[in-house]
Amino acid sequence: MMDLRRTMLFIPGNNPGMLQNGGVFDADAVILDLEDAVSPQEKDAARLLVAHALKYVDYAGSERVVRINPLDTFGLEDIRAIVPCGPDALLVPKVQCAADIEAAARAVALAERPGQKPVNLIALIETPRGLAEAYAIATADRRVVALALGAEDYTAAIGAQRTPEGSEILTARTLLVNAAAAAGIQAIDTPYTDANDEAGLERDTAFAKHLGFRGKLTINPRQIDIIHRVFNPSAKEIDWARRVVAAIRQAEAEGSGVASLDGKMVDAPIVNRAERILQLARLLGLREEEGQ
Ligand SMILES: CC(C)(COP(=O)(O)OP(=O)(O)OC[C@H]1O[C@@H](n2cnc3c(N)ncnc32)[C@H](O)[C@@H]1OP(=O)(O)O)[C@@H](O)C(=O)NCCC(=O)NCCSC(=O)C[C@@](O)(CC(=O)O)C(=O)O
Ligand SMILES: [Mg+2]
Repeated sequence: MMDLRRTMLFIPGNNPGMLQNGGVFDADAVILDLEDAVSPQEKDAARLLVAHALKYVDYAGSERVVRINPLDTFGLEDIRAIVPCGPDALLVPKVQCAADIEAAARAVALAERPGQKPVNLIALIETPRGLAEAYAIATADRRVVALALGAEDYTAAIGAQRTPEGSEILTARTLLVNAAAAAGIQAIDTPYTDANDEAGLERDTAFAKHLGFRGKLTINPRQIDIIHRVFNPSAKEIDWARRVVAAIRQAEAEGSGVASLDGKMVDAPIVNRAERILQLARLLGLREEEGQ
């Protein structure tokens, strides 16, 4: 079963109003944030608010993720307080190497209550070393279900200028997608930080999908529909996928592993791509005529 993480909405952990309303936006995941959205003097209060939200707020089917602090600051305290409240996953920021994930996984195992659903980990790759070690991080523990890219911290660390078109993060994006794919887990793209630039968000998300990302970190509820629309298979994609599957079935019936569709070769990798599109469409309840 494919896990949907098209949108992962950051909600500042020190904002009771936003925490309370975070379930109404239909994000695939919410990320209750204890790290950069929260100043050091507010960390304790935010931890209590997030623990309370996990217990009492209905996030309406959104995966409930908590971004903890790095393990060398408040991260272990966060794990001890948050894990027993039953989040689905923790987003671990500034992960540098496999040992960081191993330490987080050990602390999570100690904090889980007996019988609790295992808490997954998502590694936020946002340092030069973290990017260099992305595959080792992705395979460090079975709890790791995705790698996410944090391009603001990353570009600051390498001394690059951020641009709307993102040429400065192309290498980081493709390395991260490759590491996640090699480990058989999802790649989630960096947030688009201008909440008012809808055209820019759409362009950036389409490019991320083109590169192989399965979803995007999200900072504002107004970004959700746009990102979903981009990641949802279009009617054209669903139609193409159906025709690919039909063509290969017919070829197989005739004893061949290769088919031709509109003059183009259809073989195993093309069929895999088509099957992924159809699986996603089924998961989203989309029929051909409904894809956008
Ligand atoms: C961006 C903005 C200020 C815009 O404000 P605006 O005022 O224009 O928002 P409006 O659209 O007008 O809000 C309309 C209504 O929606 C409510 N509402 C808004 N946002 C909501 C939300 N997120 N969750 C629930 N509710 C929300 C709002 O309360 C209002 O509700 P109401 O009053 O009832 O009508 C605001 O969205 C916001 O604070 N976002 C979260 C920012 C954040 O968490 N950043 C840290 C995480 S990223 C990060 O860390 C990445 C990285 O790791 C990457 C790297 O490293 O590269 C790093 O380090 O950078
Ligand atoms: Mg960051």
